[in-house]
Amino acid sequence: MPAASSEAAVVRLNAQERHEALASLGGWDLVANGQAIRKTFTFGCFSRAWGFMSRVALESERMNHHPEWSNVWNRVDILLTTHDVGGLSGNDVRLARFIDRCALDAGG
Ligand SMILES: C[C@H](O)[C@H](O)[C@H]1CNC2=NC(N)=NC(=O)C2=N1
Repeated sequence: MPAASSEAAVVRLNAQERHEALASLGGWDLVANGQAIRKTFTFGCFSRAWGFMSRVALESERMNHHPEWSNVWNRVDILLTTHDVGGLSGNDVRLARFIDRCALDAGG
């Protein structure tokens, strides 16, 4: 009897699911022909931006789902997509929600 996989299959969201996901998130833009979402965060200083990125990085490792991001001083630009399915998945939505909570905590 094969061991039950604890990893739920990652599936690509369809157009309706993408629309509903975007509506449930705040301030994220659908980009790359609907295959990614992106948002820019601005903080009071570099150290707040770095602290935010550290929290997100740890959660990304825990989820095994990683952002494409860049940081310039107090600004962090984040793009989320699921490379394994070539589009958006529930992992992107879950990570976006976590990111928004961290930004709120950090005053971003
Ligand atoms: C091998 C490793 O589990 C996979 O490459 C994971 C890592 N992190 C990931 N991050 C993102 N954004 N998309 C993925 O498909 C993905 N896959």
